[in-house]
Amino acid sequence: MSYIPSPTALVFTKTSQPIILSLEPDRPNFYVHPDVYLTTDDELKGTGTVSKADVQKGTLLFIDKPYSIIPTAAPGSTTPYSHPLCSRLQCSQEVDLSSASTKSCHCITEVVWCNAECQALGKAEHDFECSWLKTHSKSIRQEIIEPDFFSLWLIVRTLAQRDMELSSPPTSTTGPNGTFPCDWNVIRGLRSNEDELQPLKVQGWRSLAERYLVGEHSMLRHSLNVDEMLTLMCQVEINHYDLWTQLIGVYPLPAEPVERAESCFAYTMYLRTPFLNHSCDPSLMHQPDGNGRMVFHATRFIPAGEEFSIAYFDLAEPKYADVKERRAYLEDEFCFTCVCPRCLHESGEN
Ligand SMILES: C[S@@+](CC[C@H](N)C(=O)[O-])C[C@H]1O[C@@H](n2cnc3c(N)ncnc32)[C@H](O)[C@@H]1O
Repeated sequence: MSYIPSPTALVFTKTSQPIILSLEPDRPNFYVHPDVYLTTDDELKGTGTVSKADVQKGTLLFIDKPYSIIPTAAPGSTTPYSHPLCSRLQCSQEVDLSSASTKSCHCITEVVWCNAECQALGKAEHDFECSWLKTHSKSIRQEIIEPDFFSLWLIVRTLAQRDMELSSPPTSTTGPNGTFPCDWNVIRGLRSNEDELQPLKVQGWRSLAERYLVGEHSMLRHSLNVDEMLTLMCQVEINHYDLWTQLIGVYPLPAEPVERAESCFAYTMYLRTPFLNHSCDPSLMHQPDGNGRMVFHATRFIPAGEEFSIAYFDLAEPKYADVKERRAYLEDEFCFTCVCPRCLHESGEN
């Protein structure tokens, strides 16, 4: 069945109200605009996405459902999306912890479901991780900082999907316009930037992989050895998305400052949108919906042949007006030197 996107009103509001992300049960899990294709033409940036035809401002280009997602919101905080997300991947909506229908598991407090139906439907996914969480989460959380625990848990949930895929292989691994594969092999083919990562960081990850992710004591069902696990850890580090409630990628920035969330509420791996490269003058803006799907629209007119690009971080922070700050951030967090047209222009390199 083909999906015809309805015209979307794009609103840039300054609001002091919490942003409630829209729940859209009828929205498809994957959508790629028919004019989008993958290209490997750029030597520095690798694979990217380009349009065959002119794209008007506001056009819906991609919708991507998470392959894996974990909630990262601090329990008890009062910001929007401060409750955990439903542990059934297909649902992934914020769970109202005060509701009588909420279900939880004893492994860790973040594992909850909206109701008994979601718990039953998400059982196989959770069974993969439950013993791991019960056995290791406490010691991991004592040993390393919280964001690193969430990164490890995202890897475990990614392996859970791989495990489900192996036991029941998908009938088709290509997407709506044939060019976007959508299975575990996509993750294996992602860039890991292993050579660019700080050696100390990689050494620390190797030790975590040995102690918590590989071997029988890890309690995880998979066939990866330590080197393969380390590569996966780098791939997840480089390619995962932090989910924020706000729209990311609006540029030029609106004159009025826009309310920003203080922290992200989930870490996610997608299968198609990791192929969107970064630009500090992005052509797309993105925002998750209330079920964890990431939705991308054209932020301006995009002529045929131009690469689609997104902002990997929130350009609205004033310090990122400075090209040195932006490049330093991308080098630290994503291990690459930005060669987008704006950085090349502002650093006098073109
Ligand atoms: C999320 S991946 C994007 C897909 C990637 N091009 C690939 O072939 O797998 C991010 C990686 O793409 C490259 N990249 C993306 N945007 C870039 C940019 N503006 N400048 C230089 N490299 C970029 C970097 O290697 C970065 O680590």
